[in-house]
Amino acid sequence: MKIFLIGYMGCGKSTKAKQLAHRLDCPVIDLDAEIVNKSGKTIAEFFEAYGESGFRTYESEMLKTFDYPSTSVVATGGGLPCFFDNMEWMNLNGQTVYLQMEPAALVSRLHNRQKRPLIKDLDDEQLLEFIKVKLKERDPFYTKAKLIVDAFDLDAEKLEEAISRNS
Ligand SMILES: Nc1ncnc2c1ncn2[C@@H]1O[C@H](COP(=O)(O)OP(=O)(O)O)[C@@H](O)[C@H]1O
Ligand SMILES: O=C(O)C1=C[C@@H](OP(=O)(O)O)[C@@H](O)[C@H](O)C1
Ligand SMILES: [Mg+2]
Repeated sequence: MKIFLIGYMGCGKSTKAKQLAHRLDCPVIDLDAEIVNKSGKTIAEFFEAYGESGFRTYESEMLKTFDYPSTSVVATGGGLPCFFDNMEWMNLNGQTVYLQMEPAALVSRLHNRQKRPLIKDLDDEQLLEFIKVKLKERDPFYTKAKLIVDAFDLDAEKLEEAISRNS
């Protein structure tokens, strides 16, 4: 089974994917890291060179063409479910889990913004407003996930239990 972790920047997809894969003794794939590997550019450099629309095209292709091991945990980028038919594709091809978190909690997680081009120039107050607006747009996509978990204070053991109850 492939487990796709989705949710807003800072909710802990990359961190939790590693911990969950460790618990399940299976490989972890972070699609942002795969984009960096394949393109030879950081996410910030990719946005700079090709813009957000170039990134979204590349990201969707990476999602759909990656040669996933039969059991794996996949960390997606925060925007991935909200473009093309990516959300439907993940629902057809695996278990989707939305790591849900309030905007204020997300701000407190997003200290290092330079790696995240969409928010790199925002201070805390601007970031809170930006996240509130963006989450409204993105929530209709995220909530198509088969499983929604509260990501605040979530440990990998609780996440594993929630997924096994839901599978
Ligand atoms: N359970 C947690 N408690 C506190 N901070 C966390 C937790 N999980 C992740 N973080 C921190 O929050 C930030 C964002 O985590 P990350 O896994 O990169 O999120 P995402 O991939 O969803 O953007 C990182 O600095 C990470 O160290
Ligand atoms: O939310 C987004 O649009 C993005 C989230 C990032 O991934 P994380 O959610 O892992 O930070 C990364 O894919 C890119 O900076 C765009
Ligand atoms: Mg990540």
